[in-house]
Amino acid sequence: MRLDDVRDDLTDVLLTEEQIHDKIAELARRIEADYAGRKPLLVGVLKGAVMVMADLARELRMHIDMDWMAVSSYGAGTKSSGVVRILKDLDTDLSGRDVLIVEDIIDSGLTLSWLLGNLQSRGAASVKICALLRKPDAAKVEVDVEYIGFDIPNDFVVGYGLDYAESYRNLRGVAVLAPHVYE
Ligand SMILES: O=P(O)(O)OC[C@H]1O[C@H](OP(=O)(O)OP(=O)(O)O)[C@H](O)[C@@H]1O
Ligand code: HPA
Ligand SMILES: [Mg+2]
Repeated sequence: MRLDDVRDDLTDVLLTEEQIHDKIAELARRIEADYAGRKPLLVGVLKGAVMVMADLARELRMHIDMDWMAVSSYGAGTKSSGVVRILKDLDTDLSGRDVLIVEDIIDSGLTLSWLLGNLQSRGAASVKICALLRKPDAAKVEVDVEYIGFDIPNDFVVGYGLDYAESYRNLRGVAVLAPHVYE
């Protein structure tokens, strides 16, 4: 779906498809250099991270493994409940692995700070984070992120994996959702 297809539901367009593509290529070059000679395990956080994972994984010119976790703290609303639930766990044993968590967004930081602790406790050699978006003004906990795409304002955004009540994930860009949609 294109931004124009749902233009009335959106206020500001924050990122176009091209801007996202260029940033993912930039992050991929850094990841290739940093993990040279190793085979990192990319852990995608369902469902929001599917688009970032799909594009980043294909952009990387190196061998990787991929696995998925599903955690949820937002449900159908626009605010984090702060309670993180594992809906689907990894299939992979993390002992000795270099783990790179792939996320769409760091909002309050609650999901990732919890996930980082959870994965670190499983014996990985390293656990780092790659997130496309971050809202610095929404942080409730600070999370140490190695690879970040864009800092964005503290508004509820949709697109490129990010949903409102499960819609808009298939939007190619990222935009602020108009309040009339959820108020
Ligand atoms: O920094 P936080 O405030 O914790 O928010 C970020 C998390 O919230 C969203 O996931 P959500 O729980 O909505 O599940 P989803 O990926 O299936 O949409 C998003 O994909 C991140 O995982
Ligand atoms: O701004 C957001 N939009 C959609 N999902 C989210 N999950 C955390 N923050 C957001
Ligand atoms: Mg998510």
